[in-house]
Amino acid sequence: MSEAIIVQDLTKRFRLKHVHSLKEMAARAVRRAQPEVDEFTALTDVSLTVTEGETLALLGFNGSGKSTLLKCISGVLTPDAGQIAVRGRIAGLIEVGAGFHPDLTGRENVYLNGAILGMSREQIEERFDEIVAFSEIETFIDTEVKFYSSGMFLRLAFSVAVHTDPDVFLVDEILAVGDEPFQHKCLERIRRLREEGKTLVIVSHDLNMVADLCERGVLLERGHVVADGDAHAIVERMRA
Ligand SMILES: Nc1ncnc2c1ncn2[C@@H]1O[C@H](COP(=O)(O)OP(=O)(O)OP(=O)(O)O)[C@@H](O)[C@H]1O
Repeated sequence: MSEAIIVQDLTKRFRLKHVHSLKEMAARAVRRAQPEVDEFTALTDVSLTVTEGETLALLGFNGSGKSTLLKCISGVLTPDAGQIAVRGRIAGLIEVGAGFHPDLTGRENVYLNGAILGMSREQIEERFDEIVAFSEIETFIDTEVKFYSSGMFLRLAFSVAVHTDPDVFLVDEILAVGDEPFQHKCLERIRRLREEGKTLVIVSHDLNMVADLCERGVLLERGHVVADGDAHAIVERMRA
């Protein structure tokens, strides 16, 4: 089996700004003080190889760096150090609907988002009905998405992403947002992608769900990989 994702010595830092009152700002200006900016290291020397067809759960408590790692893999964030290589077509449900334009209709956004995710116009046309049917928002497909509920938005975004026929599918906590019937439908779709041999990386706090869905788990603690192995074992460790 060849590698689908290689992450090598990845470090990601964020600049934390500090907001001051007007009085403090004036005093700082008089003192010609430099603006106060702290750096926060969200990921430190993270290395990880995911083989083709593997299902991986990124686990860890709040703020451990899971989403940051997923965003680096998807290319939404640029690392400060280290390397990332991804083989194949990647589809991410990370900042869901980030590629959606609020003033465009659902239909227009399917075309826009499909194109952003690498589909040709013909491919989108061919799959359009299926995308809309999966999302179950047929009645509102010609309504501007700014009038969609958050669940409707999510349904359409998920539907476009899974119909792009990805090789690597990155999912961040999306399943917590939709209603139960839609969650079941998404899980079914994700299981199908797994059976088709796609590579999946999933971030979720639903430990039962990820242990059921993923074979492997990687545990992050304060931006460090502290465990890597069988998903059930990692989940047990988190619960201990
Ligand atoms: N754009 C940003 N600017 C500053 N700090 C950030 C930024 N994005 C993330 N962080 C910080 O990086 C750390 C890791 O965040 P991240 O969202 O990756 O954690 P997570 O493991 O996904 O958490 P959760 O389970 O709460 O979703 C957090 O302390 C967060 O505050």
